[in-house]
Amino acid sequence: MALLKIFRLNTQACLRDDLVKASNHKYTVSRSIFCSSHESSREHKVLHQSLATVVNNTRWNKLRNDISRTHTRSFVTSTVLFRKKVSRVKIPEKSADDNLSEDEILNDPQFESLRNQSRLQALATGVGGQVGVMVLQPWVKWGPQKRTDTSGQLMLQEAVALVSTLPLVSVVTQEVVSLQSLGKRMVFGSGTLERLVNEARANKSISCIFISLDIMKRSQIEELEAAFGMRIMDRYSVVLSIFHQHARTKEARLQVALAELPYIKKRVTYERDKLMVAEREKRLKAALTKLAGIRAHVRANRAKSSLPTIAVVGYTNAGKTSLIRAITQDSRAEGRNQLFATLDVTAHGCRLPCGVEVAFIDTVGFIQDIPTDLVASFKATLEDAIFSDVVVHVRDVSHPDYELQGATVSSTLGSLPLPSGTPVITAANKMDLGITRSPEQLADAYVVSATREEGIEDLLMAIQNEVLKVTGRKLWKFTLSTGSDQIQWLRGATGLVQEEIDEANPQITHVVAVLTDQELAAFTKNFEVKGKK
Ligand SMILES: Nc1nc2c(ncn2[C@@H]2O[C@H](COP(=O)(O)OP(=O)(O)OP(=O)(O)O)[C@@H](O)[C@H]2O)c(=O)[nH]1
Ligand SMILES: [Mg+2]
Repeated sequence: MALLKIFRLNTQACLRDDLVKASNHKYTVSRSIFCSSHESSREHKVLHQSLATVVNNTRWNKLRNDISRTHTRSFVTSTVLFRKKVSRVKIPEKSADDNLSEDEILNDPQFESLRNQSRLQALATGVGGQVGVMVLQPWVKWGPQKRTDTSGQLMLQEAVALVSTLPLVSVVTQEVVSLQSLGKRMVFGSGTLERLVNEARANKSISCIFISLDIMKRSQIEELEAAFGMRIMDRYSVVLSIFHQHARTKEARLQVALAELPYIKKRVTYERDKLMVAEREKRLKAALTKLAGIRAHVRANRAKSSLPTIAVVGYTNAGKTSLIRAITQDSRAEGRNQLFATLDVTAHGCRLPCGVEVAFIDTVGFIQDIPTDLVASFKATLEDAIFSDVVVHVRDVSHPDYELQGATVSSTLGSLPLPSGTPVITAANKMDLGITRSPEQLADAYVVSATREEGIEDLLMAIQNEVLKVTGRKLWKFTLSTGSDQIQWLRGATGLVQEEIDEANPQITHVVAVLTDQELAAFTKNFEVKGKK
């Protein structure tokens, strides 16, 4: 006769059912335990059903020790032990909730509790009122892990700017903390940690510690939270909180929801929670694919209407949105002194000096030291944006980290399937704040100020040249009869760059037109006129 131990994870009633089932099958139940109570869901039910199973006696002894501690602990242990025994939990392939709307997926109340456990939302929404933060920038002083491309102070400044972007967050203290190496269990050496803990605890305004490392292990966070007695955040969680705050469109919200999953995944231990995360990932990806389908359609239409597009990319806060505003005068493009102010890809139309209509595409900014998972969730829209005729890379020329920021953007762009041969024009922005680079270093860049609208004309001419080149258009000069059909036709085709009635002979007009080879062929065939390039 097999001995049966039953563990129940949802309700006492279910445990009772298990006992009845076991006795029907003539099992001797040596122990039954009700571990924790949870809302039932489809995944939960499947998992819970599978968890009532047989465990041999040696395991049971070990398990009993663990169970005598806390419920949570016993739950984790039992899940681990059971995993080998339980046949793989299968979630039914199809169910009614596969037809959930995007809003229903986003506002899944069951997932909300997992997010709350990871406490991602709290900083974004300022739950609990004002949050005073101690910002710590770990910095390896020497050895192979020492970074030579930036300085501890600059990294600290960025970390402060990052966390200050969140509403209701104020930076109380900030410090570059020297380390001997990265990868320590508690990040800092014991003496340093003790000093920091004392400082944080002594200051009543501090309620959160932001350690500016890309992503920390769950165990590190737990131990540090225990040491400080306060909440610990890493760069991933801060950036995610900002994303939450700034996501406006459904697509951006879905992407942010996807971006938080790797983070939550690292922080859950229960099998059923992991399943919930996997299920959500599937749903979000499906919803995004559906939207991507719509976007592909829009992109195809854009291509058909032959509206040239210019993607504006760059490090966060470099001035992408401000530059688009300066060029297009579109008041919808409003720069803000916040990191990741723009999360949605938006298009802003304008006419180039030659009269050709184009769309400038604003994009999400890049930043160093965040896990690729975060950027990856935005790849779909970024890919769409950079599938453009020309890319303008906006860089902050007043920033001491000009090189590093540029390299971060280039490497992220490198990981995207930028069609080969797409021209990239560099706009070195914020020149009014002072130029940190030598003229040689800026030889290939157009130095501008978006807010003062300086240098914009030269940049625009460069953009125009590339747009004309890429789209196979050329400027043509014609001398035509004033008010003639030819002029009408040219106006209708792509727009005339210039129309000048001859001063000596008002019967004739000198025009400059932008034409593709096909348009030129059609024009010359219709009207038998010859133009000059
Ligand atoms: N002094 C000065 N400030 C600028 C210039 N261009 C932009 N800024 C400021 O820089 C900040 C960021 O500008 P945005 O245009 O929002 O930058 P962005 O690159 O779109 O930023 P994200 O969307 O957050 O990635 C704003 O406060 C702008 O006013 C400039 O040429 N000179
Ligand atoms: Mg922007």
